[in-house]
Amino acid sequence: MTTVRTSVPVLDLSAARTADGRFNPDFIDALRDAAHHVGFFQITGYGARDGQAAELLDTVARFFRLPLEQRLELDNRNSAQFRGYTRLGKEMTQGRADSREQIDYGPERTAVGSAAEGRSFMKLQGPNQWPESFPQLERAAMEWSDLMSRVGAELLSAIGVALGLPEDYFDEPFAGTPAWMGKLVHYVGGQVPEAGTQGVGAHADYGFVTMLLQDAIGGLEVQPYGQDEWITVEPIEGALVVNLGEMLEVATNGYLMATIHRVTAPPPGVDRYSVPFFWSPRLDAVIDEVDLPAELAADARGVSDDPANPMLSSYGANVLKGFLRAHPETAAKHYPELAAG
Ligand SMILES: O=C(O)CCC(=O)C(=O)O
Ligand SMILES: [Fe+2]
Repeated sequence: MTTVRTSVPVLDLSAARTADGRFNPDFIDALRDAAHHVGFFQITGYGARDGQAAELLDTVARFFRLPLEQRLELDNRNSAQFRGYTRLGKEMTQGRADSREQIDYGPERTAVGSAAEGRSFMKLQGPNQWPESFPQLERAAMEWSDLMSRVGAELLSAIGVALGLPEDYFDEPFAGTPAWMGKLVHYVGGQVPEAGTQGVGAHADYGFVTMLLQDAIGGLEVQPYGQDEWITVEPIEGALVVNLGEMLEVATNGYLMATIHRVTAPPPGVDRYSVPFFWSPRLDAVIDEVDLPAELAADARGVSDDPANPMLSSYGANVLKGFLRAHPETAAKHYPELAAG
């Protein structure tokens, strides 16, 4: 018998370790409960500098008020890495337009010229597109990604311990060139008729751990595994919403699930800003199944077998599959061999 969960737990990351540097068992138990039963939690105490979260959201809002021609200088259709600006209503989820515009960004690296057969995902490595006339955006976003990379690594260490594994168990797939992804997102109400009330459609995230900063508007809802009821993720100023991605579902055979979530668009005339960060391993990482302790393995629920969304243990293949579906125009231009169908 499972109990219906009606709220998303809040954890204080500054209490994750005791004075001797080890993880606090109470924190680990609370984390395991939230991660297994809800797949979502919020964290406070994650080490942001005073005012950092509010400044980032403000900088993002200012960027989206620049004239469209300036935003379009960063058009993601010019990027084989799907980096840069996506116009309002041009991203698709569940085959439907989302009511949002956004910037996608990642680690600043040199593009690989060509990729070996079956490894097209290596082309996701490359440069970002940032507005030269508004340098605050790059500065704030990259400072945020430094912080989020540290928080992501700490959360994944704690998740490892909660699974009965050594603290450094998940380090290897991230070593060298972790392919984290950041987004700067602006939701609008009433401007994308074909989206209806879809801010972003129901989906799971591709990587290991997602950390999301949201403003005070709200609209994010999650559906824990096995329950019909959706839960609202109440905005808490400065807190991060954390959820687990498909790589953890694959690694734990569904003891942890990539929990489904969606955003309802704000009402007409209302803007919502959010900054999701996906802590993700190297593009060439292949995630093996973990040897779970027997009492956890007994509660593993298997990996979702949605034929429309096969979950791949190769991180690069999994994330490329998602980008191709979400950005059909960019896909057709840069990955014509994969985009059909
Ligand atoms: O903006 C949000 O609240 C959630 C965004 C999200 O789920 C995503 O971009 O993957
Ligand atoms: Fe998401």
